Amino acid sequence: MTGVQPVLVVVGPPGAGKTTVGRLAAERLGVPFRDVDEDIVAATGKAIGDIFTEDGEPAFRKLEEEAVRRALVEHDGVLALGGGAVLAPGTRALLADHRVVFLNVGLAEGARRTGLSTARPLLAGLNPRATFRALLEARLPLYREVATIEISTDGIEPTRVVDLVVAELTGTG
Ligand SMILES: Nc1ncnc2c1ncn2[C@@H]1O[C@H](COP(=O)(O)OP(=O)(O)OP(=O)(O)O)[C@@H](O)[C@H]1O
Ligand SMILES: O=C(O)C1=C[C@@H](O)[C@@H](O)[C@H](O)C1
Ligand SMILES: [Mg+2]
Repeated sequence: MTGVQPVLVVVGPPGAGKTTVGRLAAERLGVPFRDVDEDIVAATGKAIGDIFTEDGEPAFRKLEEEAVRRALVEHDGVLALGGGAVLAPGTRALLADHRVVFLNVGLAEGARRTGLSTARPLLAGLNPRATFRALLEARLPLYREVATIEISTDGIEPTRVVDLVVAELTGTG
């Protein structure tokens, strides 16, 4: 592989805390933070919800795979992926040989954390809780397939989740 490598890649469902915990972990480790969702918005000039409605989810997943490919060779800090990035087999393959933390969250707390936000197109339907349940069930094996570390975040404050991440990284966990 050419280029640099992220110290850590963060995956997990919406509301798991990839952005919040990822940013804090980067600060703690003294490395930069990058979020692939933000890369996609910057590269396309479009909001993620608009890409879903105007171009469809398959087009978004292709853009996402390319954005992950690029970030993995450009970024040497903490890299947060989008919640559904693991759905694409190509994206999962890109994660082999990287240190990947899966931030897990259960249905009740995940639904509470994602709330009524309209920023998440896949949870914007009539029954976001049922959608969230189906999403967790379908994706759990995929997060586990790519992860080298799994941390359950239910009832754990973001700074404490960072403690657990750092302990795993430094082998003191
Ligand atoms: N461990 C935690 N405990 C309590 N609240 C949390 C925790 N982690 C994140 N949150 C809160 O949950 C919300 C979602 O967090 P965040 O945006 O970091 O999730 P995400 O995994 O990046 O989601 P997305 O896939 O939509 O980008 C935020 O309001 C954040 O403050
Ligand atoms: O869970 C998902 O499929 C998504 C999560 C977000 O991070 C964004 O990547 C987008 O809203 C899709
Ligand atoms: Mg996020």
